[in-house]
Amino acid sequence: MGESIGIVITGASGRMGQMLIKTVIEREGVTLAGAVERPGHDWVGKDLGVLMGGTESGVIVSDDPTAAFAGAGAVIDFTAPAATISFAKAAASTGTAHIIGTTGFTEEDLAALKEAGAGNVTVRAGNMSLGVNLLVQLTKKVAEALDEDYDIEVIEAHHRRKVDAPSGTALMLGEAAAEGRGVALKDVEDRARDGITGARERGAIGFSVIRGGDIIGEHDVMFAADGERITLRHVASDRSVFARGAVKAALWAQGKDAGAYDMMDVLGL
Ligand SMILES: NC(=O)C1=CN([C@@H]2O[C@H](COP(=O)(O)OP(=O)(O)OC[C@H]3O[C@@H](n4cnc5c(N)ncnc54)[C@H](OP(=O)(O)O)[C@@H]3O)[C@@H](O)[C@H]2O)C=CC1
Ligand SMILES: O=C(O)C1=N[C@H](C(=O)O)C[C@H](O)C1
Repeated sequence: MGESIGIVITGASGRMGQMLIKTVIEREGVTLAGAVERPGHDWVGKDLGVLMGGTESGVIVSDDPTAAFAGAGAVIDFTAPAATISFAKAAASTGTAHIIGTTGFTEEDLAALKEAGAGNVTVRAGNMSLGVNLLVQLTKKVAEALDEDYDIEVIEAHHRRKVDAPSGTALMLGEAAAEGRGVALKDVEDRARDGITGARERGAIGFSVIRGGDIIGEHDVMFAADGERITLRHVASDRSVFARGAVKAALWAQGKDAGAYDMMDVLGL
């Protein structure tokens, strides 16, 4: 049997943090090597097993990322942009692969993230599920096949607590549609419509955002023409799909050359 890979989870108390901890504990070939929360957080200094309603696990939640990452094979990070940039620096200093699910980065954040993670193995994706990454490829293919008679609209729905919009997934889908069309998303995106907007611009890629209740994540890409409409859809009904993808990425990252990778690399799509 091969060696088990130690994994550290940041944002351990979060929706994804807790799902990732469960996934790592249940999955063969990986071991929960640590958990991180911010200084002053209620969970710091306590046993993770007890915090999650079980028995003692021996994993104590830390507020020191560098100490927690040292010796681990990977850190899986679904937190917030500023936190992820600082975790990138810590992970690069300990040579721990950094698996990033965080969304909501600005262009400036992405430049800072690249600098912070230089020399390390990083895998970043706005959505780590197999289904969404397939949808991204399908979106690119359909956009390639259709001309601008087909208006492209990306529609996403998430729970009421999500803080960034459009979702990271919606932006991946928009990028794929733009790539299929041979244009840059920033030149054609239409993110907010309100008031007398004027008629839709030919070639625009529109985004619509729904926030409500406990919706885990739903994404549609609509290609709407006169007389017909095609809709590609993904519905996540359980956060475990994201967590399983992240653990797959952590395993894939072991022994890879330093570089910035994404889930297409991991899944071979
Ligand atoms: N790529 C993918 O497949 C997916 C990505 N996501 C993304 O993952 C991120 C987290 O989502 P979710 O779990 O729902 O969010 P939550 O708000 O439930 O969890 C975020 C966690 O990160 C912690 N955190 C935030 N800022 C810091 C900081 N500066 N230092 C240390 N910890 C920090 C929070 O701690 P505190 O409570 O103290 O703020 C919290 O524990 C979002 O960006 C979301 O879009 C979500 C699902 C799938
Ligand atoms: O915040 C979430 O919950 C999710 N965020 C990711 C995104 O922004 O696309 C992925 C998933 O849809 C859930």
